[in-house]
Amino acid sequence: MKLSNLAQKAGLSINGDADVTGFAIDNRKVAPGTVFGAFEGATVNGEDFIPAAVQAGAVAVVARPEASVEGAIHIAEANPRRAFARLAAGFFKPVPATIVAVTGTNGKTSTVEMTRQIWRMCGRSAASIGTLGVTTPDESVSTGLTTPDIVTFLSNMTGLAREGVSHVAYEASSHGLSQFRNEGLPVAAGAFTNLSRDHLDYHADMDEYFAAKMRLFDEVVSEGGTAVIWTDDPRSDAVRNHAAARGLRVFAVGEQADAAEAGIRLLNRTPTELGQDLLLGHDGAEYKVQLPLIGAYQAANALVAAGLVLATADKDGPDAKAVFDAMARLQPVRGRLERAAINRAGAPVYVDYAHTPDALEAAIFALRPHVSGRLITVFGAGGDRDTGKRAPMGDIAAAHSDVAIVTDDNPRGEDPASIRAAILAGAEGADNITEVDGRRAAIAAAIKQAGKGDIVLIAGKGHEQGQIYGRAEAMRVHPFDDVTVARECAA
Ligand SMILES: CC(=O)N[C@H]1[C@@H](OP(=O)(O)OP(=O)(O)OC[C@H]2O[C@@H](n3ccc(=O)[nH]c3=O)[C@H](O)[C@@H]2O)O[C@H](CO)[C@@H](O)[C@@H]1O[C@H](C)C(=O)N[C@@H](C)C(=O)N[C@H](CCC(=O)O)C(=O)O
Ligand SMILES: Nc1ncnc2c1ncn2[C@@H]1O[C@H](COP(=O)(O)OP(=O)(O)OP(=O)(O)O)[C@@H](O)[C@H]1O
Ligand SMILES: N[C@H](CCC[C@H](N)C(=O)O)C(=O)O
Ligand SMILES: [Mg+2]
Repeated sequence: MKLSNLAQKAGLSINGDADVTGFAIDNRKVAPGTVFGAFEGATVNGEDFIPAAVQAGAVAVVARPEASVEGAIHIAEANPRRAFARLAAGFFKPVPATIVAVTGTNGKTSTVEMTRQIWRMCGRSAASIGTLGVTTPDESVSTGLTTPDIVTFLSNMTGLAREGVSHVAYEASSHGLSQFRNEGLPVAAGAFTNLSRDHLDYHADMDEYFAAKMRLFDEVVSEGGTAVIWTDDPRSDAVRNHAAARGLRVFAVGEQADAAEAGIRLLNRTPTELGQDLLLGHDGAEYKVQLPLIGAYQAANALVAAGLVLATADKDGPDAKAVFDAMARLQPVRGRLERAAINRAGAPVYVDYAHTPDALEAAIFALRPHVSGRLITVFGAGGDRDTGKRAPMGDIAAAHSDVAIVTDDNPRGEDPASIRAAILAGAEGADNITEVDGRRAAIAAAIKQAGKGDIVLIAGKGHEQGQIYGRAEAMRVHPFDDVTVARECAA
């Protein structure tokens, strides 16, 4: 493919031309004919690798104007990540016909997975991309990050299209959005789930974090696309403003969805033993859905997923009835309120991925209606991540559980004992919170003390398969799966 054609499609001006064979953001992946993206990173400056990339055969380098490029075409852009994404998007073709993206602090993975399931049940060939990896009709492949780098992202999309996948829902994390890791594609709809504290090690404050997420509506969703907005969050109105400024159609979902506008209104929600009964209003009609999943948060995610499917439906459907029927057949999402075991006393043990204060509260509240005895919560907080969320997590766990056990969750480069201490500091004065060194010991202690009517919640790691210790070269991943450990301890 000619570089000049790609540049023209991306609205970039270049001097000279070349045949392009691929794209890379890591010089070690450059082959002859590659366009190299040289970005200033959090740990190193990609511009330092430009000579090595040219040596390896890069024909062009997208980099800031002040970077020095010799022996290849310099595509000089003040925001090289954005320019690189646009250029690369012209190269990776075809892409699936219907692409939607989900952002928000919590619920992205669940929502993209439920969107995929609903599409599939409605007869579409669908895939999802996010924290659980790439999930297609046939398999699930882990990518390591929620939003892979832009080259992996675009080539995954092309790979999916070639396999015949027509519908893709992907997770747009704030890191991914701020680093332009998932763009350049026609995105028919974007969804917002909620905003609460997380990642303030990376974003300066909540407003900057929110602004990073809003780029989804400001720039990534295609012109004329739809914003599917969960209405029951304090930031929902601000999201509407972003959508309105872009002229996007709004599809509102939630208790506060306005019956007069497009959307799904949650009229009533009643927890049942194994799920919840939902009464929904949509397009002048009412629908009853028996959702086979527990917890207000899972209802919210399922509704946003249904919203994405309805908002992108065409003349061939799927129609509302098909979508709501599919909701009633949703399968649980791996590691999200997953019932892992039942101990000898008959107490169920749930594994959940809550790793923010808001998520922990949502997981606890989801289980509360099902507890007749005590709710025993085991949790921790990740090392080398936002430290400010630790104390609020301790506070919430102690305030809303009967017994809270603080333990370890990916200590990474930090001392596990000091992470636990920071969590405990948030629950000062509470006498129902203790710490247990080592996650297996903590899970064992919780399961051992659970009696009939009690429920154990193991929060923070969900689907994760390892416990991470150390950072950089010293990083080690010890195999660890909450579900397996829970089963072993319950046996
Ligand atoms: C803070 C952060 O998000 N970092 C990500 C980011 O790194 P960076 O751009 O800062 O890269 P860097 O390591 O400083 O290197 C700068 C540039 O030099 C290049 N390089 C580097 C070394 C070399 O030898 N040659 C070379 O060319 C790199 O490819 C890069 O382009 O881009 C890299 C490539 O895409 C990511 O691997 C890396 O994720 C790190 C490992 C990470 O842990 N990220 C987490 C925090 C993250 O992004 N998580 C979110 C999930 C959040 C959520 O769901 O709540 C996610 O979306 O996955
Ligand atoms: N709509 C929601 N409201 C509040 N909490 C939620 C919601 N959805 C999920 N959660 C909580 O967040 C946890 C993670 O959910 P999920 O993996 O779907 O979110 P995510 O946004 O993809 O997270 P990550 O940022 O790690 O990628 C769940 O296990 C649950 O505890
Ligand atoms: N996407 C999140 C996952 C956190 C999961 C939790 N187990 C932890 O390690 O903190 C992050 O990278 O911050
Ligand atoms: Mg996720």
